[in-house]
Amino acid sequence: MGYAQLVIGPAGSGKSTYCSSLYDHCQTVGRNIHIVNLDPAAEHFNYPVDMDIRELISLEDVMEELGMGPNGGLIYCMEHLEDSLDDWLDEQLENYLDDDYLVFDCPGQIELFTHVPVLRNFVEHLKRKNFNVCAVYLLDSQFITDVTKYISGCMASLSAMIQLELPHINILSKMDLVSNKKDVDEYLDPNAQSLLSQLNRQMGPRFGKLNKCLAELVDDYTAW
Ligand SMILES: Nc1nc2c(ncn2[C@@H]2O[C@H](COP(=O)(O)OP(=O)(O)OP(=O)(O)O)[C@@H](O)[C@H]2O)c(=O)[nH]1
Repeated sequence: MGYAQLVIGPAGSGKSTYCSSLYDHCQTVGRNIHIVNLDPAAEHFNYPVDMDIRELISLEDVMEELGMGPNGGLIYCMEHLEDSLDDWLDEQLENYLDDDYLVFDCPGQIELFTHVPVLRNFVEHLKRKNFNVCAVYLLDSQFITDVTKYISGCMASLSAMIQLELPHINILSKMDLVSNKKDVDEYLDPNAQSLLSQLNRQMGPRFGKLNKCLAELVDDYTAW
């Protein structure tokens, strides 16, 4: 059996930095991992790239040849990857041994892991190839010092978890930039009542019922 992490999260949340730090850490402790670039628009890497979607298709070529914009072009590239699972991906996977560990650095377009089925089908394919896959979801800690951003971050992460149906871990990135760690503390293990009163302070009374449902959902979900 092979092992894989799918590193996902919003644009700029720190996915590539996480992959690079994980690679350095594994080098230090003498473990071998292989990092795969799944972002057809990526340009620079701080880690050695073992497998690269840009060998299959690049966003630049799609935009130039098909006249597409960056977002439509990215979806096109990912759908092309989906169509190439049985040939391109399988060919690439043949280079790896049974107990190899692959880390997939994914693009940051949120729709890829919330409602477009591409990554889900990608994961299903890996599973059929006998890979044990988990999802690592990065969220910029700078965005959770406010209750509404926190709820929105949790909802996006929850949506990815439901879409991918994988063992799922949430990681708060860029903690070094949070000057007052206490601002984040209360969100690490929040309770519904406290979230609800913060939400109600910021929003009009007509959102009361919705706020209650969201606060209870996030209380149930949180595993930061
Ligand atoms: N201070 C600090 N900066 C970080 C950290 N992680 C990432 N960054 C910075 O945040 C920016 C975005 O990081 P990336 O790792 O490229 O984020 P990404 O999620 O891969 O970005 P996309 O692939 O464009 O979605 C870069 O300028 C990083 O140097 C962190 O832990 N601390």
